[in-house]
Amino acid sequence: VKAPLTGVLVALATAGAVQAQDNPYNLIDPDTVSVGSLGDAKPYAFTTMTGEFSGFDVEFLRNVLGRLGFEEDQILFTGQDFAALLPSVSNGRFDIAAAAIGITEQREEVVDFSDGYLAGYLTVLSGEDTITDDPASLAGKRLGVVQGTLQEMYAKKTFTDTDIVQFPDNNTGVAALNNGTTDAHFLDYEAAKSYGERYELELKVNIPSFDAPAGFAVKPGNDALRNALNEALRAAMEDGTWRDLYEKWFPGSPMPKQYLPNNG
Ligand SMILES: NC(=O)CC[C@H](NC[C@@]1(O)OC[C@@H](O)[C@@H](O)[C@@H]1O)C(=O)O
Repeated sequence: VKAPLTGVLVALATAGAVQAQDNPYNLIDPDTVSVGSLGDAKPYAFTTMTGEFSGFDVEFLRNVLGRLGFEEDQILFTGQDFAALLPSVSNGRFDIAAAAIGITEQREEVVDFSDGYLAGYLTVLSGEDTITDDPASLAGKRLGVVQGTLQEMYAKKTFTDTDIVQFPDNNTGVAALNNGTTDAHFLDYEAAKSYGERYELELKVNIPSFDAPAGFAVKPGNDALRNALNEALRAAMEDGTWRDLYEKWFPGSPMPKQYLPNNG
């Protein structure tokens, strides 16, 4: 009687171990990494003419996940409005969210974050000469922000004499800027540069956001994935991959030292 029972127990235990082996990062689907991102935040995260996701954050995450053994065709990117990204990770719609998402204590109540991998500026973009590099020139103006972003929080706290207009994404915000519905749009520096070149708009005010570097968002408590991402992103910084991707996607921009080999 004893032998068969033991045999069954051993089989179950082994099966259990194999199961854990199959999905060491607690992914929704063991063979796929499901990533929430943005389609309109070029050059951080955007979709190309052929619908491919690309950009610094996208390629950096692909490199990091490659170091964990995932092939590119195992990584599935889906675009969502920025405000939906963290709730979607928290409720198990995505394994990861990656889109220049600044790490803040408030957001860490909803998701866990990897270590930071990008620190830069929040930028006011406008085509109006009455808006200058002095934030006071925004008084009485209509300033567009994307819902849920640090720009929204900063503007509401700081630009108190300004009409803050909320948009679901940058595309609708910049369209409103171009059709005169707003006077300026508040977004990330590199995206402002990209939209600025495309629509002849100027970067008026650059506000450092180094206290909220971008991180990869994962489901609260998924330490196996978070720790693996941290180890791999540190390796990508140490071997110069981060630096090469930064130079590819942000040519000419000042480079934060903390992400370079031997910290710069
Ligand atoms: N993709 C978006 O629209 C994100 C907007 C905004 N990004 C801020 C930020 O993470 O952008 C990348 C770096 O410049 C960070 O320092 C910065 O906090 C946010 O996290 O709210």
